[in-house]
Amino acid sequence: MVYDTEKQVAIKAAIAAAKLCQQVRQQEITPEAIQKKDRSPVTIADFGAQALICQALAAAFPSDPVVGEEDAATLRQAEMSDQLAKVTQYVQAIEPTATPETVVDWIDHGNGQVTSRYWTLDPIDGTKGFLRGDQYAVALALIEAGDIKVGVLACPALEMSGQQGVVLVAVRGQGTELLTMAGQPVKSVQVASPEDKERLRFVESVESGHGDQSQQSAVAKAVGITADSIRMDSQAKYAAVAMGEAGLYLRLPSPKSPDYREKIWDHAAGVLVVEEAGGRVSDMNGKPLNFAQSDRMQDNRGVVVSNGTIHDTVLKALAASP
Ligand SMILES: Nc1ncnc2c1ncn2[C@@H]1O[C@H](COP(=O)(O)OS(=O)(=O)O)[C@@H](OP(=O)(O)O)[C@H]1O
Ligand SMILES: [Mg+2]
Ligand SMILES: [Mg+2]
Ligand SMILES: [Mg+2]
Repeated sequence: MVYDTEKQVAIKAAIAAAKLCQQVRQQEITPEAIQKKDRSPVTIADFGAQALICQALAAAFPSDPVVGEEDAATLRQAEMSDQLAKVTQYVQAIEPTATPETVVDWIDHGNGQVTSRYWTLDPIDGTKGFLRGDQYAVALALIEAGDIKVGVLACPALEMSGQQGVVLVAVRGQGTELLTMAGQPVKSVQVASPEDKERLRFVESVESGHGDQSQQSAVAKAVGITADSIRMDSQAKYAAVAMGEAGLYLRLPSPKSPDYREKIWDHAAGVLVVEEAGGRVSDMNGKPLNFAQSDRMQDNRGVVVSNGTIHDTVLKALAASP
């Protein structure tokens, strides 16, 4: 099958990173939140997960750039040596060759640029959820000529379809598969059908500043979804739509940050996993999300993720909403 090597390497790396995250959550009483320049949090688990995945990608596909969320500039500072030692210790438990020097170099392998073929990585999507003890995801995708070809979404804290921890894998044209946290295939997954009224619920962010919750609930009502939203951190929301547990995920521009542009690593893996499960993803104007340009989706506004059948109705309701 095409992209089989990429798929296998991506699954193995994402699962290793997800295990590291679980170990940090078990062993640290409260994982320390380090503040980034934009005042958002990052933890030793984000750094460790990015190190492991970048190391695996660099070994298997040395000429592929990786566009990752994190970089090691802060960790390289002398006053961060305790944190770097901790990151190294967690990485070593999975990759015994790790040293503080290789760990920062592996993390910075994720400083690549968007080009004709690249990987994009969110080592922990939903860091706030991770810190709160809620949902988070490890998200990895391969993009060629702007088209997502492989996507892996590991959600260690998600309980769905009888699974404790959900790993979804999609290859363009080959469907979406559910795996256990040990990497064992369980079944292929599909979005909810329009008759399945009970599952046509909608999901949105926990953080109110990441969307427009009043417009989101108005649009959901306008398309006949009467139940309250399910609020969930991270791309676990894409997993809920792909597995048919929700019919709609709305992420409309927040009035608090109207100039915010969505980042490619917050969406790439989730988009393919939903599309290959039969769903649809676009921005709020119906435009496809642009993964060909840069790490920010400059020309897209908002994100609409659905089971497909309700997509046009949602876009119409959005166009009509003030
Ligand atoms: N203003 C604004 N608007 C939209 N999105 C933003 C904004 N600020 C941050 N972010 C990104 O949100 C990512 C977290 O995703 P979610 O919103 O789905 O989860 S959460 O409920 O807020 O935790 C989060 O990803 P991580 O940093 O990987 O956690 C950010 O990239
Ligand atoms: Mg993210
Ligand atoms: Mg992140
Ligand atoms: Mg972040």
